[in-house]
Amino acid sequence: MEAKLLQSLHLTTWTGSDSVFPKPNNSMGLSTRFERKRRVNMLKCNLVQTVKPVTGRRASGLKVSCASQNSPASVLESETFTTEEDLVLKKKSEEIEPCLSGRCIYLVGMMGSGKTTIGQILAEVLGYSFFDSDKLIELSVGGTTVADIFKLHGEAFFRDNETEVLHKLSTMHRLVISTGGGAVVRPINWKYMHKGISVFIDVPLDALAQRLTAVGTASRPLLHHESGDAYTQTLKKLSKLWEVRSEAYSNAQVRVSLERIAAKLGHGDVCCVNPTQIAIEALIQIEDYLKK
Ligand SMILES: Nc1ncnc2c1ncn2[C@@H]1O[C@H](COP(=O)(O)OP(=O)(O)O)[C@@H](O)[C@H]1O
Ligand SMILES: O=C(O)C1=C[C@@H](OP(=O)(O)O)[C@@H](O)[C@H](O)C1
Repeated sequence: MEAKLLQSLHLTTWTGSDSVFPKPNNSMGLSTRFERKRRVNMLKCNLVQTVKPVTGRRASGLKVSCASQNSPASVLESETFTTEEDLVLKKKSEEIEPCLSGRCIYLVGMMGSGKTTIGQILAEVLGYSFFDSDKLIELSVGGTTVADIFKLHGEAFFRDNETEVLHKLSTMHRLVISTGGGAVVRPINWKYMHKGISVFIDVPLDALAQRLTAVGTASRPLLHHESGDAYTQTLKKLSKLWEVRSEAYSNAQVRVSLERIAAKLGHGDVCCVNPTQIAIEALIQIEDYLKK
């Protein structure tokens, strides 16, 4: 399926996701399943010409500790994981997967909201393939980075390619797609995304600014700033984008609010909510939507 998509995008590069799901050391069932999927991905990988992975994301455990405002987003690189949460996630995904009938899941949300991080986890547990639309755009423009596409060709050119990628993806099944933060602004993109289930990851702007300041904004041209305090500048730019886009995000069929998850879990701060917890909430909300 991936090969077909890449061919249709005139790409020969494998872009399947690296596994990011924690490997529980006390659960043979999970390890076996993920190991099998990893092997299948490697097999597929041999069917197309491998150039590079879609992201540099690691394959081992994900856990966010209750980080202070200034902790870098790299706290995600911790080796620990919560087996109980992994099992809840697995159970939920097994319940929901048949109800999806192969429909794709489109993750939408502001830059840094965790679409890629959560998307990889959801793809892994659902047995779906993961695609990052930005990576597909980069590949379709000969491997040029998003930042360079903006610089060399301008935003309109990037958006045209984004629409084309979403169009192609809309003909596929069993994919989790991390869309770019601005994909929601073009109504035509919704026509494509509504072929599947769209999920808005709603993260407060100050938490986003915190994360994006920690990882740097070089790869996100719309957040580029020459001078001033990085956090303040990033928050300012995010706020401007939010003013224009907030309404468009509400087109998503499902909303996953980090504030709501934090409240449910009794955390005072959304920074305490880890990607597994967000993935579980996404599945719960998708289930509710499917019941309607
Ligand atoms: N729940 C979370 N808590 C803290 N940091 C996170 C969380 N989810 C993602 N991140 C971090 O935020 C940054 C942006 O995440 P990413 O998944 O790339 O977002 P997007 O794809 O929406 O732009 C990354 O550095 C990632 O590690
Ligand atoms: O919000 C936006 O307009 C953009 C978000 C980026 O994707 P992420 O949301 O994955 O950072 C990328 O598509 C591009 O830099 C533009």
